[in-house]
Amino acid sequence: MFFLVEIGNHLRTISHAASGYHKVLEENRKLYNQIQDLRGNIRVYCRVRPFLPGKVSSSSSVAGIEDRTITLMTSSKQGKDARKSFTFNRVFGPLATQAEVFVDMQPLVRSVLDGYNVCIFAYGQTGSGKTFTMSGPKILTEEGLGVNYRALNDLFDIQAQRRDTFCYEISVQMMEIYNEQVRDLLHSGPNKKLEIRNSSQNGIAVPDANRVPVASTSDVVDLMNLGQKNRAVCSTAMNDRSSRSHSCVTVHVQGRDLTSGTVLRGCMHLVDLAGSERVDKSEVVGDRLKEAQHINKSLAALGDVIASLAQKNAHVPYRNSKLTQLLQDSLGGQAKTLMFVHIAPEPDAIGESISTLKFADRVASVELGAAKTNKEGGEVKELKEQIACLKAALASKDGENESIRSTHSSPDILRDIRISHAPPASGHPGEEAGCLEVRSNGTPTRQTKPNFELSDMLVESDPSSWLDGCNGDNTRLRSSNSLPELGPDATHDLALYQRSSPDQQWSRAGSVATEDSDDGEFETTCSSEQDSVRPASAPKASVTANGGASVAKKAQTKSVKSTDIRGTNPAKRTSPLPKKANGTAHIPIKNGKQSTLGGVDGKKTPNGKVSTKK
Ligand SMILES: Nc1ncnc2c1ncn2[C@@H]1O[C@H](COP(=O)(O)OP(=O)(O)OP(=O)(O)O)[C@@H](O)[C@H]1O
Repeated sequence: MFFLVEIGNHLRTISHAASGYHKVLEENRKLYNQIQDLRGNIRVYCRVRPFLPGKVSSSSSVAGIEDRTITLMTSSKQGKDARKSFTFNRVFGPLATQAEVFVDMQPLVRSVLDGYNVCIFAYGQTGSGKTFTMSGPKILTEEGLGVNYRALNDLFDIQAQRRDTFCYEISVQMMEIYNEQVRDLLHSGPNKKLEIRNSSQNGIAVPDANRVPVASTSDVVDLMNLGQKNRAVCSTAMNDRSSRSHSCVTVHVQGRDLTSGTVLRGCMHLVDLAGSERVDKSEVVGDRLKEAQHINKSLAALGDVIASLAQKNAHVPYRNSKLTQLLQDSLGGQAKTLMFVHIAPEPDAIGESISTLKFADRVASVELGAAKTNKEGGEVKELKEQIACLKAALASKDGENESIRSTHSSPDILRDIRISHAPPASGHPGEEAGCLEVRSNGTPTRQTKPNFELSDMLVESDPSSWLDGCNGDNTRLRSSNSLPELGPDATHDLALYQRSSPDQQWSRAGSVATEDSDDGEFETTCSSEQDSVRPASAPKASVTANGGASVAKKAQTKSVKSTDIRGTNPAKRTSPLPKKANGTAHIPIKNGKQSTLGGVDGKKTPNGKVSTKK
């Protein structure tokens, strides 16, 4: 009896020590992650897939997994050389559940609500479990839900918890890069080729991809289903549901602090990369071979970018592939970035697994610098909105006057208002709007001072209009709106415009970015997030050689034309999703052309593999 009590006490002590040990491990990992965050390292998580049903083998290439270390075993080598260990932020074994995997990255995901840009990307050879981690298994169950669903659900939960202090708007884009072309996965009807643009406000973005407001889990499930349906997938010898493209779910979050008015803008890329593969092993030919070559080439470009960043090179070759262009902000910017590397346990995958882990090791050494929030004080946000609205209205007015001038010869009735970006003489916020240059009788006279004070106009602004849109009303992304017509008294009309509905605050006028250009403030400030609804026909703002923004001739757009900017054509705005009772989850659809495929020669992949044309 005494003996049993002794054993019982002993076991209790051991279990206590074990739980203490796990606590210490947990603490250590948290501290390690904090240090990494401070240094801005890309976090690297590793996940080992279990053997597939029916293919269970007695030997695995994975010899051991500890909290942060994975050891691979090469059966063809002997002794010390046979074992290779790699250490990352976290290593998940084959038994790790989707929930366990997500919990670890939850704080990172949540930081998007605090205005950080976040990027999570899944990397690994084909069939190693990338899509499983990001989306889930083919037949989805609640336990099987991948990072994409869990991340969005988590954001909704926090959104609800913070309802009294923050007003959030969450919207989603889904794209894929297939054969070096960016395609919208949330389209209905023919797909079109999209451009990756660089805007000073949104960073790297694909403004023409449909952007759908989401408010609930069911919205997300509907969207993901649509996206998955549209994704390029095929069966290869290595995976019966192999992704032939890189897919990217981009979550845009905008939050307004209801007390201070501060606006936070975060963006999260959830990227499921196409699998790196040896073309001989995957037995692909024809179009499939071409796809594999594109995949390998873009992964090689990713490897080159990582190598440049790791070596802190002055030039980083982001432009070598669409993938690296899309991820530019996350890899080289101020984002929080996490790479999920996937390992297949089959002994014949050891070569790819070692290359994958070596690549991951290099990624882990990249220091991006501490992430920064995209925060805008309430006043700054309002001023920016006012400035952009004024510019838009002036552009519209300018267009009207141009047409009047062309039909009337009397100089007395001409009053041409132009915007110029003279450097501000003082820190007065009104000067941020640029000086107003008034030309009477067609003679240009430059004014060094604005001819009306911005603060006068701000009086008319109605901040509640922004909040209106936060009360669960996501209609502005889908409803059709036009800028008000400007009457003879432009100032009066501007005031009216400022008091207009929230929908109008989302409208965007007088701007179109040229490809690869930095959109600058002029393009992005009038409304919060209108890029997604801007058609190519929107009027252009050009920046003059001296840095002053002038309204290009093409922008002789009457305010009526601004309606186009919102895409009023009902055919272009049909929602592929069933209309919800609460009015959420509608897609402003735009039609486009079917993208075409193009071939390129193979290239070395980051795994060191070479794809060649057969
Ligand atoms: N952790 C896991 N637990 C159970 N099954 C898994 C796990 N990871 C992957 N699988 C299964 O392995 C198979 C291949 O996974 P998946 O399609 O996610 O690979 P992939 O890396 O995305 O491949 P590809 O690059 O070809 O698209 C699928 O049947 C998937 O359900």
